[in-house]
Amino acid sequence: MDQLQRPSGGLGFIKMHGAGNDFVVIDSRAEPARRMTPALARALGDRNRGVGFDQLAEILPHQDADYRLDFWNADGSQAGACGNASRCVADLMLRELGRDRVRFATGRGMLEARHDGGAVHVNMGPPQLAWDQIPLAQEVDTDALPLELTPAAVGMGNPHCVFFVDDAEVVPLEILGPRIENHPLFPQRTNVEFASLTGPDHLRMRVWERGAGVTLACGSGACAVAVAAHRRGLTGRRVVLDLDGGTLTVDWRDDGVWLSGPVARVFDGVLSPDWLAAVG
Ligand SMILES: N[C@H](CCC[C@H](N)C(=O)O)C(=O)O
Repeated sequence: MDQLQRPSGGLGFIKMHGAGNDFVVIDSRAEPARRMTPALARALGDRNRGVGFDQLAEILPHQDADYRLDFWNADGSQAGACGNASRCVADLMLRELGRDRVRFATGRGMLEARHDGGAVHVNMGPPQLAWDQIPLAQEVDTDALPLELTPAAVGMGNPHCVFFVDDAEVVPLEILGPRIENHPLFPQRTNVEFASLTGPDHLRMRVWERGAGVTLACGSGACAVAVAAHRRGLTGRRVVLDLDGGTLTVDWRDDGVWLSGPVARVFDGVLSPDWLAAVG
């Protein structure tokens, strides 16, 4: 039975999901010197060779916050924000610290998360609505981009391009997603959302994520859709969004855009030393 025991010297991780947006969480607080690399993120993100994820979230120590979070896409690129992974890690940390509020540092600055009942709420900060903050390649009206179907651009610490359509269900995401993601208007590429109004303050949305492709949900994307919908006068400031993997709620308040929804801890695992050595 020896060979079925846990290998020592491996790398522990936690697999989680938030509304179907799936993550590998690695806790590097005790070993900040051993940092994630693009090659390791790509290998881990490969659903055949590694574990598979939409994003990897690495927890690191931080002087002025409870922790710091870095986000990696499955293609090995880094993301400045990830709403659902922020909610998942906040759930772990709120439990570990026995608190009802945590502050954490991300690429876009300091964020805050809270618990209540089953849901985890994260304040994703104020939206970026200026063209050069998102960023776009040229000065244009961010609420009406010069592209077919006149989408809106919203930054949530990462870029989003939001299309409002009659029926998000029938949009060929796999074809349109990569075209928009790599359009020259977005110098850092973009996440792409298609949304339709299904009731008062209720939206259906589907997502193509930069660096990850079609995903079942995207928290920052839900925030971007809610902000764009309110700017267009389609909804109020608090909306419910149905995504492929679950339902998220977004509330655009004075202190920032609050994202709420379910989180799930799926399993804890250990990457074997042999696998780690093989992927370099
Ligand atoms: N799933 C994430 C967003 C990942 C964004 C990433 N694909 C990027 O490159 O910006 C979320 O819940 O906000």
